[in-house]
Amino acid sequence: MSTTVKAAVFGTGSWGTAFGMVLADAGCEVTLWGRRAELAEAVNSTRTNPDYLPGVELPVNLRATTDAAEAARDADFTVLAVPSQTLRGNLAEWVPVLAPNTVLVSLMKGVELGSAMRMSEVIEDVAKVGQDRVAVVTGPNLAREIAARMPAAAVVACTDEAVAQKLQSACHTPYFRPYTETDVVGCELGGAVKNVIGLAVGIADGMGLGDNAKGSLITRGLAETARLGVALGADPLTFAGLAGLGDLVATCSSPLSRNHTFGTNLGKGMTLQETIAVTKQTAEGVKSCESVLDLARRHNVDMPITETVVAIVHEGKPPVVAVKELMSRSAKPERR
Ligand SMILES: NC(=O)c1ccc[n+]([C@@H]2O[C@H](COP(=O)([O-])OP(=O)(O)OC[C@H]3O[C@@H](n4cnc5c(N)ncnc54)[C@H](O)[C@@H]3O)[C@@H](O)[C@H]2O)c1
Ligand SMILES: O=P(O)(O)OC[C@H](O)CO
Repeated sequence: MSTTVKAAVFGTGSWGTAFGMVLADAGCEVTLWGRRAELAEAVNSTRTNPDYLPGVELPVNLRATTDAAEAARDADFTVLAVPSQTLRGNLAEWVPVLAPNTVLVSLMKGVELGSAMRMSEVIEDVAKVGQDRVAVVTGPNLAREIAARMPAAAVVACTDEAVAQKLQSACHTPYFRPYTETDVVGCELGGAVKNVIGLAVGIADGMGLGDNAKGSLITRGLAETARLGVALGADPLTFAGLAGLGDLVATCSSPLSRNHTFGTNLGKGMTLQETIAVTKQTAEGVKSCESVLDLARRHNVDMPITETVVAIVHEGKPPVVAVKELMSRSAKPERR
């Protein structure tokens, strides 16, 4: 009987492809599902993903298909790597073909608009599975760096630690070091809110506000993330880890981050429409800033930076005015 771990990855964008490569490098047999036949064909014939990771050679034990049933067949892990706002619709189509005991793995860093649900909650809702069948991979993982096999650590989170350990060993390579975690709520919020703070830092960078502003936004951004997390039952220490501080620092300091770049363009004076037009990939914070704020309001949590990002991105507030307002909030102790 074969002991090779099988993984299906739904989504052939930058992170789906790069994480598929990680799984394949760790010894799994990987099938990527993508919507477009020409991209699946290119992956199989050239061993590259020319649209999302040009120049990166993909392992031979990774192949692509447009057939969801073929990708899902016998998969120990079914990895979901589509935009957060399309997950519900996409997964509903895939549920009938999922392998019976497969573990569903979320790579997404977002919160659903309307329901304010985290991605693992959407998965449980749509696939009708328990928490022990849903895992999350998160942390400072810029896809292009991982695809270049540059060293990175990550968190694999599941309420069932044994499941997290199985996934940990399925994706552990010399360049990708996953740690296990059982605080799924904290890990998911860390990933979703860092995109919003990444937008804020990008806006400040675009405006030329300097490194003190950046340090202040990162730290106060983490404080409001932890506040929301605690209100939702997360362990505050999770936000000091890879899923919190680690990812926030990578996102807020890298030109590879789509959220940071999106914010920088806005801060330089581009309009929202101009910024959207030059953004080729998913910048989750643009939509999730609204759902994160919605979640915060449902739990009476104050998130002034998130509120400011929503005002700039969706309500047309000029960044200069927003900065003045943020700086003139009433004085308070740091830890309250
Ligand atoms: N890129 C990264 O560095 C990175 C790292 C960690 C986590 N993430 C998270 O992973 C998730 C996916 O991001 P990505 O970077 O792969 O995005 P991407 O924009 O590179 O790719 C998105 C993929 O989803 C597909 N897609 C888009 N709309 C779809 C729809 N309606 N139905 C089905 N498929 C659709 C696209 O064709 C593409 O294959 C996001 O939540 C992101 O925050 C990304
Ligand atoms: O490019 P971004 O802004 O979506 O960030 C990518 C990853 O989430 C960084 O860990």
